[in-house]
Amino acid sequence: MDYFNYRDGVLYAEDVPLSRIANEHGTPCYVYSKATFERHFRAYTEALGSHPHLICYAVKANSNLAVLGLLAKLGAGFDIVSIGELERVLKAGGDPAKVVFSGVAKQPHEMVRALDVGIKCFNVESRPELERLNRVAGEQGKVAPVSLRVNPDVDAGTHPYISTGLKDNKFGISIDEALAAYELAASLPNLQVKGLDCHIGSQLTETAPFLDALERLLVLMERLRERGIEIDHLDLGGGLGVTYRDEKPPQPFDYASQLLARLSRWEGGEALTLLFEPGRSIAANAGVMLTRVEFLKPGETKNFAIVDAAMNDLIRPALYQAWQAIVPVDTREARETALYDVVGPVCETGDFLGKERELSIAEGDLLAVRSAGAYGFVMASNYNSRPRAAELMVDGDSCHVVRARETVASLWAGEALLPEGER
Ligand SMILES: Cc1ncc(COP(=O)(O)O)c(C=O)c1O
Ligand SMILES: N[C@@H](CCCC[NH3+])C(=O)O
Repeated sequence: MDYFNYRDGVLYAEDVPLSRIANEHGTPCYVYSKATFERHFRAYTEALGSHPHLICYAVKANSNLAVLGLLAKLGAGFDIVSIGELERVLKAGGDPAKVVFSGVAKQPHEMVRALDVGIKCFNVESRPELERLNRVAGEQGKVAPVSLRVNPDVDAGTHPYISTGLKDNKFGISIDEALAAYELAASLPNLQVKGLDCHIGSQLTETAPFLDALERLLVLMERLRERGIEIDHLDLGGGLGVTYRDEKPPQPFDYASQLLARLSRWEGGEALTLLFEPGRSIAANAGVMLTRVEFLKPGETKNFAIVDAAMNDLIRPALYQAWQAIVPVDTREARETALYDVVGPVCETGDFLGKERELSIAEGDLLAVRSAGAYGFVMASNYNSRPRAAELMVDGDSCHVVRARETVASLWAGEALLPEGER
């Protein structure tokens, strides 16, 4: 459920018509709904109820400071994958003691900073990374809290580029080697084993793979127990899918109930703190991208709607053939209906936002690409020297610029011509 709805033929974000935002701030731009972020975050906390838990929002999905700030205020923790994300969380007022640090190659300087601010846990993804963290923590005179990210080899049934829990994927320590890796972690003087972590993929539309993974992790936890290695928290990662088109993913409530039911049958399960790292399920349907139709270009085999947003603004369709709804913002005037490929101005054949979409539009019309709050702006680039779009946050009947549109001049900040005579 989100707060983007039509009223009298015009699409609104909460109480603000999107046409007004486009007229005031230009296009392309990203528009987020504060109430939707809050609602999606609360769906997790309410689903877990009194079971000990921490929801660590996956910063990579949407790292806008305003988004992080509002989630921090709701008590969120954060899942980060770089020092850049850590600094954003701190800048937004996030609590470092609620931060978990994922990623396959954390650099020593990133470990130092994370130890310095006192994060909750490092999700370690390999044996060499354990050794590196032990060395860095020792040099800092600190003990690093660790979980091992275990790759349980379950098929999440998702797009191959966003599946992470199979043997073929680069992520995590294989479940067969996990026991030995935990023994290594427990033996290293500057590490303290805190948890067990897994993340099997993104945009999952069934609970079965999560439950399969849990089953395998529980077996591993039994083995660890036998060896005297106790786990304080179990981090099940993110991955819950959203509705882009007609998917019917489980809601956090269904997902959590099934996990809690299984855990209640496991000794100690009721006291085990659960961590989740949701990104997409909190952010995707809390945002849209607005774009204006530049030209309609009828062709012999295809009609093109050329819009002012491109693959550099929203790369998901080009990269994963992802389908996101594209809808007119103002439907009050009658238009002819036709099938269009909605494409951008970038010089690539793969520059499209949607293919074969039935749309009733004219030049100058405003379109909203829905479900764009996650992996939208964060994956934008300056390809073709295009400044990145503005980001706006609607809160009731007000709208705030939460990141200004880039200027052309800002694109060459940090670049230099070769000195005179060497050009
Ligand atoms: C380690 C980790 N945690 C959390 C997430 C967030 O996933 P999602 O946006 O699917 O919830 C990802 C991305 O897939 C990830 O790699
Ligand atoms: N960027 C991907 C999701 C990646 C998940 C991160 N591990 C998407 O847009 O669907």
